[in-house]
Amino acid sequence: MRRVKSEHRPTTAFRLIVTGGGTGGHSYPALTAIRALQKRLSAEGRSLDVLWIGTADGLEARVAPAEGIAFATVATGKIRRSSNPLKMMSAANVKDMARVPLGVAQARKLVADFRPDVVLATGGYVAVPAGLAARMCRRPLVLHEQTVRLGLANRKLASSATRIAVSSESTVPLLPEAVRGAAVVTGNPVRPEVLAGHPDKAVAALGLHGFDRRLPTVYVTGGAQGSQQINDLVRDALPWLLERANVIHQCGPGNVEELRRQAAALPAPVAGRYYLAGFVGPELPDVLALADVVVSRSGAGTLAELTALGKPAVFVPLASSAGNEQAHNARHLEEAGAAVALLGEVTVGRLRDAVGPLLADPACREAMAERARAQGRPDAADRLVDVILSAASG
Ligand SMILES: CC(=O)N[C@H]1[C@@H](OP(=O)(O)OP(=O)(O)OC[C@H]2O[C@@H](n3ccc(=O)[nH]c3=O)[C@H](O)[C@@H]2O)O[C@H](CO)[C@@H](O)[C@@H]1O
Repeated sequence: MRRVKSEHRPTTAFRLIVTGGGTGGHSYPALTAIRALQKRLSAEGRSLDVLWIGTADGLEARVAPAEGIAFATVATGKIRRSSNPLKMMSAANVKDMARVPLGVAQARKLVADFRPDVVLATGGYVAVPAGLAARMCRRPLVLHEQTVRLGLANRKLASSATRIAVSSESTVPLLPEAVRGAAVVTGNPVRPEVLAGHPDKAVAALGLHGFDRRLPTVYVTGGAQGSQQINDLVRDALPWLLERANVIHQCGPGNVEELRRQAAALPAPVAGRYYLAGFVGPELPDVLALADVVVSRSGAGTLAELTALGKPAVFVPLASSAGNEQAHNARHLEEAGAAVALLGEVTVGRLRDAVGPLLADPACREAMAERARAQGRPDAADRLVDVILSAASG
């Protein structure tokens, strides 16, 4: 994807500002929407001119330039929420709040100069200044919400939005009545390559030659940063797990050294069945293709991917996620028979009880996979493109 320089810009170019990021959950739907919009426009003989407004330290700062997407940063204020008003007024919060007007002024200049047909905001702190700038410059603003309840940024922007694309029908009644008419259910876009992985490629790329392919493979993932809770559970369950399965464990970039030291104590015959990664990059689709069972946090992005693929999953939700959103996501899938949700205190025993039947019985895995697939929305990116184009045409 290339940003066309303004002096050579064809008159038919669609101009999009994307804003959002911080985590994969906000960045990847934005990226997927950009690619799907580009594909749609190109089929109509039009081109796309994109600018992504993000933060310098978010995932988007790597994702956008890697795709050749023009990228700009603005000052953001990360407000640390607390029920204690004194903590809300902490020095860090006060300093960050002071950055918000600066970010809005910077975003306003970017929006005014770029003159987008639409601004698409996918959540995260950075979406607030850019979304407010869209309103000030009277540009159509499309929000995309990945989770059932609106995130903080989208709540701030909802009253300024032309359309609010949501990932689930159950979000609509939760929206403030005044903005409900702007809601459209699209689903949460999944990167197409995630759906096109190949198990043998994972084996070749990661050198999984010690894996026993007669056994099922478990992919453990704690999200981009990894999860201490899941890492501890897996460390304790590992001898049991490796008797029954191969394990790919994505543990977070900061945790690799410690876990590698612990894994050094595994007995030789099973040690080859364990693969540790800080972050799974381009191999992710192939790792997912190889996985027979996934043990994971229940962030909205991961859920969208696992359901689009139809993967049996055991979820260990992040308890402190906004409004207990991850627990809600996991419970919703469990009710559909599409996953197991480990809510409350999770012990190694509970993890084994949840994973054991799936490892022991391929038919049990297949039944859960089928029900998971029924919850997936592989056409979410196309639906979001429809919303963007309709917002642009007024
Ligand atoms: C801690 C936090 O605030 N979490 C929120 C964040 O999730 P967060 O971004 O942490 O997690 P998600 O599950 O939404 O997305 C993670 C994305 O990163 C990818 N990935 C992950 C690990 C890895 O090694 N390689 C890789 O590519 C996953 O495949 C997925 O596409 O945004 C989500 C969507 O708004 C919310 O539902 C989560 O509650």
